Amino acid sequence: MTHEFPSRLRFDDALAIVREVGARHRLETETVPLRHCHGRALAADVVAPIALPPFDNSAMDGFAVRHADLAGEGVWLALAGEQFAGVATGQPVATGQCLRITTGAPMPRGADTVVIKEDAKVSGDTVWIPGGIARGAHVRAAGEDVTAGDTVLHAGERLSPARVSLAASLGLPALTVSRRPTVAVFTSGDELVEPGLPLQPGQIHDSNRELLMGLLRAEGLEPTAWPRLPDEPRQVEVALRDAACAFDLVITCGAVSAGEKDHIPDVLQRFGEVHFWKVMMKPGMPLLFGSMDRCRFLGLPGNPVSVLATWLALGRPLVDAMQGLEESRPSWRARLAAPIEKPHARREFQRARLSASDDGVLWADPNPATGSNRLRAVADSNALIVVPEGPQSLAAGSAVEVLVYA
Ligand SMILES: Nc1nc2c(c(=O)[nH]1)N[C@H]1C(S)=C(S)[C@@H](COP(=O)(O)OP(=O)(O)OC[C@H]3O[C@@H](n4cnc5c(N)ncnc54)[C@H](O)[C@@H]3O)O[C@H]1N2
Ligand code: MOO
Repeated sequence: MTHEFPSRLRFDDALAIVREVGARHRLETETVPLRHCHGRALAADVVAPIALPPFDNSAMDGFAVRHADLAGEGVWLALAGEQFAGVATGQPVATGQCLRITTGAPMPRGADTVVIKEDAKVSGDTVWIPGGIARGAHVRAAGEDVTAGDTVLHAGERLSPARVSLAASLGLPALTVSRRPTVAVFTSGDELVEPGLPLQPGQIHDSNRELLMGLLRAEGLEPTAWPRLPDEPRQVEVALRDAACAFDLVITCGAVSAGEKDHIPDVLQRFGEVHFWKVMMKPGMPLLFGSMDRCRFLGLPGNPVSVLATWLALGRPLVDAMQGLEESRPSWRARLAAPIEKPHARREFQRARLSASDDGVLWADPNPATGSNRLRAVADSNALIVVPEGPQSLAAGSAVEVLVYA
């Protein structure tokens, strides 16, 4: 194979290419009802059409009073009626009066303070209000949270439940978001057998499919698993070309390294375009990235830990860029619970268990398993420690970047 694409590139260079290609293939936007917005990329700023709260209202159940009526020791006020949440009656509070009020009810004209029920004493048509009540107590002011005209959400942000709920409170029934990428998932290899079927000598169960499907679903995507690819070049070619004209993203795992049966880079080069092949990372070195027909193409290495590391470190930035997500994901740093020695030049991703100590320090305890086939160590861990390029000798207690995955 001729190599007119970058190979063995630095991780940061690979990340830059992934982001650039993803952004160049931004998915179109659509305006969809709120319930379909969760987890998606907002594509247009949201300007508040109304204030929040929309009107002054009571924060507690009790009595709406005029603060000027209150006296040092306490005072009896005439109970003139009630203002419950839901309908503004328009009944004002005149001097010497109070109104019964509930949480969320509009403040009656004339009243500026709410006295909670537990502090007051009702006797017939009068209410005893103790002294020492602050002016404005338990009143939620119109616009204290949001002023009409505020830009409350920004294009490029991820729509968390709280953000969708904020849009709902502003009365917006729908938001403009990026379409989510459609994803086809392939596993490949003659040695792979469906879980549930017995293993013949030389076979293993396909575990990457579940790993990938779960990782993709955790991003809110709805991947489609295709039948497993055999190590047969014609069948690989037909299946990948079929998927490439129907999906936004095709993800394969396995068959991207140097073996005689590693056909995928060849198919991508013949029928598409390779953006890069092989990244200076461990695990995940043979990672292949390209475009074919209408899809972006990620060829993940077959080892399960390589699948995890390449997806977290480069796959997620790709789907973020395709959706125009500009808000960076939360980044975490932790202290090493044990030293790490790394002699090689590649950026390394090491499995670790994160836990917070009582004094508020986040610790990353590296798992001693190193083989990129060792899935149990992935299941026992919840994060990948990012060990920077070049030989590293990191003492226990050193601060490191971690990618949290569980
Ligand atoms: N001579 C070289 N050999 C290898 C190199 C290299 O550069 N030169 N790279 C090594 C590295 S690093 C990795 S990672 C693997 C990646 O190889 P492939 O992506 O081509 O993957 P396969 O050979 O198909 O599989 C690797 C490994 O993973 C197992 N596998 C594959 N798919 C699944 C699945 N769906 N579920 C569970 N396990 C799976 C497969 O049986 C192999 O054991 O290559 C090294 N070799
Ligand atoms: O890079 Mo391979 O992915 O080390 O296992």
